[in-house]
Amino acid sequence: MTDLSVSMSSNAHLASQPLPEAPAKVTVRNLNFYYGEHHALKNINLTLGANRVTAFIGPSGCGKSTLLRIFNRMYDLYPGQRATGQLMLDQTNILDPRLDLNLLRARVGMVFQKPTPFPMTIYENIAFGIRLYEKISKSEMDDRVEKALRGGALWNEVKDKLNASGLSLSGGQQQRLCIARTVAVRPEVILFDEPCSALDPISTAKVEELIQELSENYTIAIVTHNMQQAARVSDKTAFMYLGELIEFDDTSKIFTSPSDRRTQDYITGRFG
Ligand SMILES: Nc1ncnc2c1ncn2[C@@H]1O[C@H](COP(=O)(O)OP(=O)(O)OP(=O)(O)O)[C@@H](O)[C@H]1O
Repeated sequence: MTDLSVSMSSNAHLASQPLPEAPAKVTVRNLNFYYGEHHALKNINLTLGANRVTAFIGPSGCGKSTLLRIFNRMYDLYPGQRATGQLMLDQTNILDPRLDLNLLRARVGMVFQKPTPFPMTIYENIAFGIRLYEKISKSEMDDRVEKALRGGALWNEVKDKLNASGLSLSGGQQQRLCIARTVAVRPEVILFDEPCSALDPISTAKVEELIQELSENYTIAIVTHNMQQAARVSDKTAFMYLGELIEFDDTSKIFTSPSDRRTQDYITGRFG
C-alpha cells in the first residue's frame, strides 16, 4: 500500500478546503485521439486552470503522454495520428489545421523526460530559442538570458560559465537549463512529461520546487508516475485509465477521498 498521507501533510496548499476555481486556460471538450486505427484517448473533457499545476497520473499506456502531446500538437510530426473534438487555448483552437505551429509551441512549451540541452553553450541554449521569435539587442539578450536562467533556478550555478557547453552540466542542471530554455520564450503553458524520472532525489526536489514557483506565472501540466510527486506539486489531478479520464479533481481530494474505485485502487498501489 502506498501511504500518501505523510508526504501530503507537509503540503501547505493541500488544505481540506476545495480550491477556488481558476479561470480556464486550456479547455478540452470531447477529445478523441487515434494512432491509425488505435483509439488511444476516449472522449476526454477537462480544463487546465490558469496558474494551476495539473498532474496526470495513471498506469502505463493509459494515454497520459498522448494527451500532453496534443496540447502543443506534437503529434502533427507523425503521419497517421489524429485528434477530434475541441481543444481551446484561451480563444485559440489548438486543433485548427491552419494554426501556426511555431507560434503554438512558443505559447505552449514542453520539457521532456530526459534533459535535452542543445550541443552549444549555456548562453546559446537560451538565446537560440529567443532569436527564433524576436530580434533584440545584445544587452537585451544578456538580460533575457539571465532572467531565464534565474527562472530555471540555475543562474547562481552557471553565471560564471555561460560560455561552457550545456552538455557539461550535471543531469539535474541540464534539466533546469531545459526549463530555463522553455521559460525564455515566455510561454503561457508549460508541459512537463515525467521531468524528474532521470534525476536523483536532490535534483528532483529542486525541479519540484521550481515547478511550484513557475505556477505563479504559468499554467502547468505534468505527467508523472510518481504519486508522491503529483501530491507534492499539483493543485489538480487527473487519473486516467485505458484512454479514459476516470476522475479529475483537487489533488487533495484525489489522494484522500477519490470518488472512483479505480482511482482508489491505483493510488493505493493495487494496480499499475
Ligand atoms: N506511436 C504510437 N503508435 C501507436 N500506438 C501508440 C503510440 N504511442 C502510444 N501508443 C499507444 O497509445 C496508448 C497510450 O500511450 P501513452 O504513451 O500515451 O501512455 P502513457 O500513459 O503515457 O504511458 P507511460 O506511462 O508508459 O508513458 C498505449 O496503448 C500505447 O501503446
